[in-house]
Amino acid sequence: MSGRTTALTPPGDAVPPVRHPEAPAPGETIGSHYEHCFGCGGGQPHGLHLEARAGEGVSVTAEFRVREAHQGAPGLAHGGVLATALDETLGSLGWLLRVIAVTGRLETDFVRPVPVDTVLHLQAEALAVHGRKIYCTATGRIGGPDGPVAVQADAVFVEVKVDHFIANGRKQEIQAALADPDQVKVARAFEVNP
Ligand SMILES: CCCCCCCCCCCCCCCC(=O)SCCNC(=O)CCNC(=O)[C@H](O)C(C)(C)COP(=O)(O)OP(=O)(O)OC[C@H]1O[C@@H](n2cnc3c(N)ncnc32)[C@H](O)[C@@H]1OP(=O)(O)O
Repeated sequence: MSGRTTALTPPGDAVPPVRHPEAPAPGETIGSHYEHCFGCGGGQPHGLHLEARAGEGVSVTAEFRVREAHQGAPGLAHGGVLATALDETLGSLGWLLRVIAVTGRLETDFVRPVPVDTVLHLQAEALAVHGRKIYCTATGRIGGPDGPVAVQADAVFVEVKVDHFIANGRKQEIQAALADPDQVKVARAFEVNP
């Protein structure tokens, strides 16, 4: 046993999340963090191509249309793909907090099946921060932004520095990312702008 706490409930001394003063304004689109990201990158033909928008406070919204390439059972979205959509939407919250954070724990409830061609209306919100941990929650609704919940997730994201990716990513992609001034500028700005 490591002694590490992986509970999804924030500890008593957690603090409310604070929207960064330079966060995108409510309604503004949050760009992709990486061209080849399966969740948000434009360079992945079968990716989800999520385009998140900043909401009020520390929240985001996004839409995802389920494609044939996303099936698990005939005509239905694969659960892992739906979890990815929630994960990606939750990951966008880092842009409002202006931190780079990765998923530590993601607990997903699959409430309703989601047919191919359905638009999943996603909403994510940061609830609390404790040290490097960000406690957050997300829903995916069908039939409209106020429609019934089809999937729901609670998560803990953990703040990391750019070095997390440099130390762990495959060399060829890291080198390409480091050679892209826009990619480096965005990532480093998050580090020096607490
Ligand atoms: C050049 C490149 C440019 C890059 C440009 C930027 C790219 C911007 C990318 C954004 C991407 C988003 C995309 C979507 C979201 C993903 O899909 S992210 C990918 C999936 N996630 C991962 O790969 C994470 C893998 N896990 C890890 O690397 C490590 O376990 C972690 C999560 C970083 C934690 O390790 P660590 O840094 O050693 O932290 P550690 O000291 O163990 O724990 C710190 C705290 O977090 C808590 N914690 C740790 N793990 C967990 C857990 N699983 N559950 C709950 N709490 C936990 C600990 O209990 C501890 O709490 P306290 O003791 O402080 O109270």
